[in-house]
Amino acid sequence: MKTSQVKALERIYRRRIPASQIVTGELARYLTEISQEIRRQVGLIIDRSGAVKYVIVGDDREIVIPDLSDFALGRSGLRGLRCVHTHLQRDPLSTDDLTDLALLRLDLMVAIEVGEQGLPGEVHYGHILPPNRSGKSVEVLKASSIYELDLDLASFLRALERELEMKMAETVDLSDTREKAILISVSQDSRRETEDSLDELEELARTADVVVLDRFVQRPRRINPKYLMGEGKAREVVISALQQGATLLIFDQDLAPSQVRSIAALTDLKVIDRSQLILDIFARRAHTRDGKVQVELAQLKYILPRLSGRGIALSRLMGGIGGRGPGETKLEIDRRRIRDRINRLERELKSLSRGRLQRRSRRAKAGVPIVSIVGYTNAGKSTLLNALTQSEVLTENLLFATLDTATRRLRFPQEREVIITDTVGFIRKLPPSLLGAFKATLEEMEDADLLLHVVDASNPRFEEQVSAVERILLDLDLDRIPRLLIFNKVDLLPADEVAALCRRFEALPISAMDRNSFEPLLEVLEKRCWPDSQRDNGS
Ligand SMILES: Nc1nc2c(ncn2[C@@H]2O[C@H](COP(=O)(O)OP(=O)(O)OP(=O)(O)O)[C@@H](O)[C@H]2O)c(=O)[nH]1
Ligand SMILES: [Mg+2]
Repeated sequence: MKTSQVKALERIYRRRIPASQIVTGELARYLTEISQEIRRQVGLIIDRSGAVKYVIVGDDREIVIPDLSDFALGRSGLRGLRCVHTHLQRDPLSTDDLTDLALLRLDLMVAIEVGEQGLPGEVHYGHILPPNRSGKSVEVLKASSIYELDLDLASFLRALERELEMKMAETVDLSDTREKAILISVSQDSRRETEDSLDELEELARTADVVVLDRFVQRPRRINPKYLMGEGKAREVVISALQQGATLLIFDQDLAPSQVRSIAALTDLKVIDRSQLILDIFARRAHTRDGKVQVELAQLKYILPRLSGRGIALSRLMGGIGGRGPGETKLEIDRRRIRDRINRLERELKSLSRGRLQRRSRRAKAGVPIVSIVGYTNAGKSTLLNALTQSEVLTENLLFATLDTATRRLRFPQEREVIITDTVGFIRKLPPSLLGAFKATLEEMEDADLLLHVVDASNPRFEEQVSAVERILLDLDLDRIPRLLIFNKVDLLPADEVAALCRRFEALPISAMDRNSFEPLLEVLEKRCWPDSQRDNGS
């Protein structure tokens, strides 16, 4: 381009378009003339006040819109920016134009044809549609020339925003500031497994205080390594998510760092995966110093490999849900500082772990048997500990109510006692980094003389949960410790079913809510802990 042409383009930044017009006839002509001269598309990004934010020069077929994530979406989900650009041929809006419109949530996408002698010709313009039954995301219109374009932009946008907000209000509460998520699963597992896992992801989201708007399942024959799903599908999902007013995409599968980056490049929606969601829940729920250190460590280790170069805004990675990143870490943190912090936390963890070791060895010396309660999250482990030992460990109908080990004494007659510890719940696809991070907490289990594997027998998927727990015990090398299978929540099942289940799995039935159901369990506990002595039935 000649200097004079560059200058001519730069001068456009000084212009201001009246709020009622998409673009003035005069400016349109200015654009088409330059376009004609340089044989390239020219585009403008214009805000609601009529100020020109970007002047973009493309090639003869397309323009590339710069990153607009600094311009936040409004309440209606529009970005408050329109794109007006030239088309050298007599072409309607291209697929890319329409995808940009929908993905970037522009007010309008406008293409002005460069007509004869560089005069403005036909105008094609598209706008976003509210969610509708046809599934269409955009509407495209046309005028024979910019002078024929009879549209008061300000009132058109007001009406469009009103309609978008009204439609959105049917499904989401716009005053609700919680994150709104779309769940996505791309998997080659069976349909049933995929759905089960998504149900659990939905529970996790609920635990993290996230509203779930919708879910997408794709079961491709081949996994696309770049976006996990196919590129077209990825666009489609993002567009629909935006249309529904989502703020967050949660993948049920773990995303490789490069996948997070590719998907995040499509949209400024936050993108997280199952592990990150679990980490986030852990971060909110850890209360002890030990727990906090372990979670922050896991979060930092998760983030580190995802921090390659620029590209993806750190805030979006660190943010987790609702902007709660690990500890004090903020935007300006770089990789080196993260590494330093990891080292510091690891040292702290070691010293915390030494303290634990001392406590443990003291206990071991005292010769008191140790029983650890393990099991899937929400099985009722803490409720059982509380009921057995009359204590008040937090219980909740949420996943991962317990993160920190709680240790209590259970007294038996004849001045005998056992130490019972409650532990963090297990879950399938537990992120390996977390398992590692919780090793310190899980160490407690290594000393156990007996593991009480508590199962929520009322859960339709209890069998899978049992095997998930057993697999994790195996991974932790804890399968050598004797185990007792306890079927909990039997108050929710018919008695004959309970009897049959317990026979089949050689399990003991209890209801942690009902102390009267503990007799058989206590009897077995006593026998296992003191095999040599007779149970004292009196006093
Ligand atoms: N109906 C019924 N509900 C129970 C029983 N035991 C526990 N619950 C409920 O199950 C939910 C989970 O109980 P928790 O004791 O928090 O479960 P947990 O295994 O410690 O869970 P995490 O710490 O999250 O891994 C709570 O809402 C309890 O009230 C039972 O025997 N019967
Ligand atoms: Mg618990």
